[in-house]
Amino acid sequence: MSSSAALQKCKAVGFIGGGNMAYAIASGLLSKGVLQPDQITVSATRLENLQARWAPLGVTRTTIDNAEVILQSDVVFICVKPQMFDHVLKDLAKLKQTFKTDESNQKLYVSIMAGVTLGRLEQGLAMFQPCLIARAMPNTPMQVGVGCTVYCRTGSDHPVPPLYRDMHTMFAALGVVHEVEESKMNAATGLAGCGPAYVYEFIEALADGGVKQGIPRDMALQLAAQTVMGAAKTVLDTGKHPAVLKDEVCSPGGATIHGVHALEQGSMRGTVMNAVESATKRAAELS
Ligand SMILES: NC(=O)C1=CN([C@@H]2O[C@H](COP(=O)(O)OP(=O)(O)OC[C@H]3O[C@@H](n4cnc5c(N)ncnc54)[C@H](O)[C@@H]3O)[C@@H](O)[C@H]2O)C=CC1
Ligand SMILES: O=C(O)[C@@H]1CCC=N1
Repeated sequence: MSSSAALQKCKAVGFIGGGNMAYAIASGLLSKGVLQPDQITVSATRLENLQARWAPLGVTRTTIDNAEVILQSDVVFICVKPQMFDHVLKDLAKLKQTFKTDESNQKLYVSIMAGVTLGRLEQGLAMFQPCLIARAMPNTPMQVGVGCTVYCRTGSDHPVPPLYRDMHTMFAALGVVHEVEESKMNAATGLAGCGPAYVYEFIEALADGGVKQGIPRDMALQLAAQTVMGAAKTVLDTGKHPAVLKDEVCSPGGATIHGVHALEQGSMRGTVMNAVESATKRAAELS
């Protein structure tokens, strides 16, 4: 049975802003079989770029008209930069006179814009009420099915409306997903939303270190990426604390502890914590 059967109410999904993160979500959902290409409508500012990127996925409903995305979709992911949200709303204002909805056919709007609060979303999307609104923070590894998403939503209806459950199903198909209080969203952004960039930097640096010691570039990159993936999988699969696993690698007087000492001298852990803190603060500013 295709996993798309698990979607209860959502027949069509739209992406306003068909850039990197929209592509990561859509390509992940398509490769998992949760969605089919003809269920997707996507918009951006330049049609040619949009078509060039999305046609290879089989997605042909591409447009520069954001209103079309709304009209075609049950679930609308808002995937523009936070600074572009006002432009999108101005664009959608033309729907004000004609858009009609009621409790029975309301849509779900899922913003993935860093920092933009549920309050701001409710205010901006007032013309589409009654509607469901969620604020989510996914990350790009969703494109390979190993992502993280945290989200919060408006209302606390029981049972949970089917479109929220469909959203949860979509995110869960692409990795781990947690519903959280809105107060945790910026921190989750600083950790998991931005985190892949920190890890890519680490992988690049690990590979550079190997190249400096004479390992060919391709092999160094493969060894670095596989080492990070293997270490991450070991943490997740064994449930052991990373410090315990680190101790298992460090032979007394051996090579690893010399490397660990060099990392400590470079304040590696403090630097990573500072990165999460800086990104969290910046996410809050973006609201
Ligand atoms: N890139 C990432 O790792 C993550 C990004 N996000 C959030 O996702 C959102 C998008 O980020 P990216 O995909 O990285 O950016 P991006 O720059 O790759 O994509 C943005 C897209 O929006 C389109 N766009 C700009 N103005 C528009 C308008 N008025 N109407 C319709 N489309 C418009 C652009 O043409 C572009 O395709 C941001 O709000 C960001 O905070 C969230 C989680 C992770
Ligand atoms: O850099 C940003 O603002 C976005 C949010 C999380 C990842 N990219």
